[in-house]
Order: sequence, then C-alpha cells, then structure tokens
Amino acid sequence: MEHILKVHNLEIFYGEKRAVNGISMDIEKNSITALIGPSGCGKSTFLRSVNRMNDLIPGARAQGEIIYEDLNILSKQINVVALRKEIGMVFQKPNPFPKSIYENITHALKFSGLKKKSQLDELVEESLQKAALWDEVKDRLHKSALSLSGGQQQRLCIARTIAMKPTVMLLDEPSSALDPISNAKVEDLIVELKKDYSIIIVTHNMQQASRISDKTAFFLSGDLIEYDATEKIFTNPSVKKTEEYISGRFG
Ligand SMILES: Nc1ncnc2c1ncn2[C@@H]1O[C@H](COP(=O)(O)OP(=O)(O)OP(=O)(O)O)[C@@H](O)[C@H]1O
Repeated sequence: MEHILKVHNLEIFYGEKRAVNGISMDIEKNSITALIGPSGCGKSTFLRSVNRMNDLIPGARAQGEIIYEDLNILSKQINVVALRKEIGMVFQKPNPFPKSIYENITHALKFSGLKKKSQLDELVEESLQKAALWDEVKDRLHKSALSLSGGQQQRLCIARTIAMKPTVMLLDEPSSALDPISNAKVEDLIVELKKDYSIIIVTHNMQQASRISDKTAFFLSGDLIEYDATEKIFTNPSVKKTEEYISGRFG
C-alpha cells in the first residue's frame, strides 16, 4: 500500500498548551482514513495542520513532520497557497460563497489564472458530476448557491474543492449538519471519491466511520491511542480505551 502522507512525531501547540502530543501515522493513498475520539481530543487540530490552516490561528504552532511528496508540509519553505490546492478542505458547515453555483466553482480557478470560458464550463460540469450534483443543478447554474439545500450546498463545497484537482481531501465532519438523506448522499459520494483522492475525515459518528473508512485512528487527549484497519478497530481493538470508547462507555 502506497502512503500519500507520513506523519512523524507531530506536536501542535496553542500558545503553551499542547493539543497534539507527538503522533506518528502513515496515511494510505486512495483510501479513507477516519479520525475519531471525544470532543477536544485534537482531531480537527491535526486535520487542519495537514494543509496549514492552523497558520491562521494566532499562537498556533506545529513541530515534527508531515511528509508529502518528499517535503515536510510544516517547513517554512512550503508555498501554502499551492499546498492548499493539492490538499483541499471541506468544513462541517456548508460555506458556499453568496454567489451563483457556477461562480462558486470558478472563483478560485479564475484567481489561479484560468480565464477561458470553455475551459471553465468544462471544469464546472466535471466537478459537479464528480460531486454527484450535476443533474440537480445543471439547469440553474447561474442561480445563487444559497438557494440550494444544506446537503446540496455541501456537495457544492466538495465540487469546489474537486475543481482545484487536489490529491488529498480533508473533511471535517462534512455531513454532521445534514439531514439523514443528504448525509447518505454525502457518504456515498465520499466512498466514490476515494478512487481519485486520498481522504481524511473527522467524524463523531461511529457508524459513519465504520461504514465508509478503510482505516480508523482513535485520538484521546492529544494522543493517538490506536490506528488500524477500520474493521479491526470496531470489532477487535487492541487497546482497552478504544474498546471503551467505541462501545459508548465514555465520550
Ligand atoms: N483556536 C484555538 N485556540 C486555543 N485552543 C484551541 C483552539 N482550537 C482548539 N483548541 C484546543 O485544542 C484541543 C483540541 O481541540 P480540537 O478542536 O482539535 O479537538 P477535536 O477533537 O476536533 O474536538 P471536536 O470533536 O469537539 O471538534 C482542545 O483542548 C481545544 O480546546
């Protein structure tokens, strides 16, 4: 199995407080890795470090290594704008721009220099197809994205990330704000997307982690307690704390 990211001794601090305590894990290519654990255990902090979103938080700093294509993502030499194109992120709450569906997808493409209408049209269709949204919106591309349902908005945000042609997609509880039908659609979509992308997903929903992920990492108080095949974590974990957590005894 090929690894897309290699995390080695990653520590993340907010000021003096250490939120991630020297974790190491390799992330497999074209697979879905779920991060689970109780609130405040460091899942989102870790996820945000992978595309340097923590840089935006005053006082946040990380040390250790996240190796991607032979470079340490945490190094000062990394071009963060280019990195975020390759390692895209989708947040818990759908956050489309207050613009048309079409412009939501073309905005960043235009910013990165793509101007030709035919190319933009093609990329809009391709990314909406991949996000399983095309059929629902193809007749109203120039209507406001805010007129879409929550579930459609989230698939639009996924389409917007896909349009940048990333290699890794970071999903921070992408379906927790959605109704069950939209949740199921987003889950199906994520499974479909792993053919083309490597996906890391933070989820509080353990059924979701067990349904869609290949590997699961269990975090507790900033430590990586156990990381293994999802089936193993949910049926026969090696660490007692993991078993207590997945059986609902705390968290
Ligand atoms: N911007 C911030 N400034 C200071 N401390 C923070 C910040 N964000 C998170 N923390 C702290 O870092 C720790 C880890 O938080 P994090 O949000 O990564 O946990 P989480 O596992 O993703 O939680 P949840 O499941 O509730 O989203 C917590 O103690 C939290 O209070």
